[in-house]
Amino acid sequence: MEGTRVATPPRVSLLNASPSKCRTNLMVTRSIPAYLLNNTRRNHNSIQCALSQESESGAAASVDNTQGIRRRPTTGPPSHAVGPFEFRLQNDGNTPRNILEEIIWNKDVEISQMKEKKPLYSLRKALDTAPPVRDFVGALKSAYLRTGAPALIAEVKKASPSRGVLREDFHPVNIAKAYEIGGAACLSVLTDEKYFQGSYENLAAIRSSGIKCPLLCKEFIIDAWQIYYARTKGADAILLIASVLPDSDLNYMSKIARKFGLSTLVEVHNESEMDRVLKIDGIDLIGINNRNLETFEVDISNTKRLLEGKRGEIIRQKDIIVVGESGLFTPDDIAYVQEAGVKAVLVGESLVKQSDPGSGIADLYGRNISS
Ligand SMILES: O=P(O)(O)OC[C@@H](O)[C@@H](O)c1c[nH]c2ccccc12
Repeated sequence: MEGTRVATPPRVSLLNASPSKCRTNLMVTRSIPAYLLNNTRRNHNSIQCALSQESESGAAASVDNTQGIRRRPTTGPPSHAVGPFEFRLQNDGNTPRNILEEIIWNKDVEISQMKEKKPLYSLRKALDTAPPVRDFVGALKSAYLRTGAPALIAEVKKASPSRGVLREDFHPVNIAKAYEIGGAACLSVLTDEKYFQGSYENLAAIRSSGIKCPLLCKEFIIDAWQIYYARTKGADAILLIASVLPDSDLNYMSKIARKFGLSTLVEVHNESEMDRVLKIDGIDLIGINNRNLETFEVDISNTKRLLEGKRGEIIRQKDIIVVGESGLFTPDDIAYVQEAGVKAVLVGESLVKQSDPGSGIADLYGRNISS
C-alpha cells in the first residue's frame, strides 16, 4: 500500500567534536538515519557531533522528482535530539516542497496518533451503529435532471491555506441547513483541522441534525483507516486525490469505499491524472479541481481543457459524472463549466462568504434551484 519510494539515507558519522559547536539548529545537507541516532543516544558521552558525511555511494540521497507528492519525509523528520543536543537537519528529503506535501506529511503523523486512540477493531464496532449510507451519486443525478443545471455540492468550509478564514461566525449546522434549503443536492464537509479549521465533529453534527443531503467527507485520505473513520461519523462519500495517491491506492481505497456503499469522488487537476483515473475500473465520479493544490493558482478553464476530445468521449461512454471544483463565483462560471460537460459543481468560498449562504445559491446560479 505504500506509494512512496524511500531514498536510502547516507551515513553521517558523529566523531569527537566539541559540544559547543553543535548546539541547536545545526544545518547539514543530509539526515542522520534513525538507527544511528538511537545508537548515538546510548553512547552520547563518548560520541560528540562533528558531522563528517560519508555516503556509501558518494551520491546524494536520491529523491524521485517524478512521483509528485511524497507521502512522508524520505529522510526522516527535520529535528533530532541526541542526548543534550538538538539538531535541525534540513534537506530536500525532509522539507515539504509545497503546501499539499506539507499537509500530507502532517496528515500522516495525525493518522498514526488517531489510530492509537481508535484502532481499527474499535472502528469496526462503531460501524454497526453508524447512520445508514445515502446515495451521493444518485442525489447528484436526480438534481441535475430536476434543474437542468449542474447539481450543487455545497461546501461547509471555514478557512483554507490559500484564502485564510472565510467566515468568522461559522456555525456548520446552520450553514448546512441553509445550503439544503437553497437547493444543494449534496454537501461537502471539511474535516481537516490544521489547515481548513474543519472537524469530524462538524461532519457528525451535520449528519445527526436531520439534514437529508448526502455528505462528502472532505479529507486528505492516505490510509484506509480514514475511510472507516469517515463512515463512523456518517459520511456518504469520500474524496481521493489523484496527485497524492498512486493508482494502486486509488483502486484499493475506492473498493473499500464501495464495500461500505460509499461513493468516491476522485479528484484530478491535470491531463495525466485524468488519464490515470480513466483507466481505473469502477470510478463513476471524477472531480476536476480548478485549483492547483501545490501553487493555489485557480483557472476554471482547467475543467474545459480536461474534458476536451478523447477524454470527454471516454467519460461519456463510461457514464462518469464530472464535478467542476473550485473558483466558481457567478452564473457565467456555472454556465461555462456546464458547457464544458460537468453535471455537478463543488462550491465553497463564494457561498460560505454570503451573509445567507442559502440565498447565495440563487445568486450563484442566477435563478432559484430549490424544489
Ligand atoms: O472554495 P472554492 O474555491 O469554491 O473550492 C471548493 C472546493 O473545490 C475546494 O475546497 C477543494 C477542492 N479540492 C479540495 C481538496 C482538499 C481541500 C479542499 C478542496
